[in-house]
Amino acid sequence: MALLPVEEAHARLMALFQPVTPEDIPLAKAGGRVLASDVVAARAQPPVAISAMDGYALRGADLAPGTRLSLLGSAAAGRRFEGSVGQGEAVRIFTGAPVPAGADTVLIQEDAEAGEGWVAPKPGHDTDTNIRPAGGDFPVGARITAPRRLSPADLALIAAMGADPVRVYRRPVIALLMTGDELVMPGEAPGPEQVVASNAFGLKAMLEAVGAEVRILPIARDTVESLDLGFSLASGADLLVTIGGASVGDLDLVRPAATARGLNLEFHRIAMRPGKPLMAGRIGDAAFVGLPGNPVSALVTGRIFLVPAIERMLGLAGEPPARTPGRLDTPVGANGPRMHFMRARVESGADGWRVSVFDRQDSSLLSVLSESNALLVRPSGEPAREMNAPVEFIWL
Ligand SMILES: Nc1nc2c(c(=O)[nH]1)N[C@H]1C(S)=C(S)[C@@H](COP(=O)(O)OP(=O)(O)OC[C@H]3O[C@@H](n4cnc5c(N)ncnc54)[C@H](O)[C@@H]3O)O[C@H]1N2
Ligand code: MOO
Repeated sequence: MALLPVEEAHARLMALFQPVTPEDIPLAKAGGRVLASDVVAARAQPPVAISAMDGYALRGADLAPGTRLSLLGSAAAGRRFEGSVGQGEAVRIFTGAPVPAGADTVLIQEDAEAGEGWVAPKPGHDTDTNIRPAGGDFPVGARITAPRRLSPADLALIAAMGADPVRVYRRPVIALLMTGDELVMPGEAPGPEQVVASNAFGLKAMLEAVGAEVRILPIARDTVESLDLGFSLASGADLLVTIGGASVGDLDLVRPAATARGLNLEFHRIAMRPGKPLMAGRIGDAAFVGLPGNPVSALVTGRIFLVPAIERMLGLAGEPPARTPGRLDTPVGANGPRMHFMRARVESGADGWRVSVFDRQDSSLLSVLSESNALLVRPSGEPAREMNAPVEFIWL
């Protein structure tokens, strides 16, 4: 059977996901979360016109050379001057203070000479008004639109709008089920032929970084019964991800075990290297993705498919990872029929990003992946490319 192209697999995978329910959380805990409802400003900022500088509030028309203005009092942030400023009058004012009625200009104090009860402009004073108008940052009713991943600046803006708590998408819950008779957990004493399970730890960090809550389940053994137990431990998760057992060997039992639990399979096996045995579908209320067991295959398919899937559960677009243009620093041979995501190191050069591809691309080599900061994208069937050829890569 022809392998499914990566772009089509992405589109079909995204259709398996929809946004999770929202929840209200304290603003102080909302950094990095995805806003689920628009925030509307209940007040303007600043609420009234305020001074941008320390100096003297007065009428700009009074700033003729040689004038001396009489000082009426002072205004500070949070403590307005109650009177109004008339012709020939001024009020001492500090940054953030409401501008007193009648004044239209703040003369900065570096440009003023002052004595007991008076102030005068120095020659060559600056002519800015130094006043921030009411609503100059945002008016009442200004809107921060959802969905949007909340940056530090967004949080400060929402706080300034007076909104707390905020409505965000809850964290999608992902259950990671590693499978294989050979696996032991890190920290356990492995037998001579056993392998320390690694994949879920990289995936957990990757998926948490984009906003998921990730549970690593106990390792499932290569029997349908053990896998079935693992599947039952995943109940309540929005997405169950298995790792390993996805290929065609006699002990690759993930698909039969998932089928026995009512898997509605969307696809299995895609034109991607690494990652050919990828499968996806739904089991009951949860989405299901079966990743290949080879460590690099699991992490690369996680980056290409699971990160956008989580974004989609968080109400975002879930686009395929962005591709950045660069130039090859190492020639590469012709590509085969599968889209190849080659492990690479990207550095900046005089003419943009330079992409060095690692010699060893076997999908078991975590040591190479750990030295990589990018994946060079090779379309299926692409001919050999020379040094300096324009290419596209994905940041890791
Ligand atoms: N005859 C064929 N054989 C294979 C094909 C094929 O098309 N025809 N595809 C190959 C490709 S491509 C991949 S990728 C692998 C993936 O197979 P599985 O998903 O069934 O993975 P496993 O066989 O369970 O494991 C592969 C490899 O990875 C190690 N592994 C598994 N889980 C973990 C883990 N959690 N942590 C660390 N290492 C893990 C496992 O010990 C194996 O060495 O199939 C090819 N075969
Ligand atoms: O395509 Mo497999 O994912 O090479 O290792």
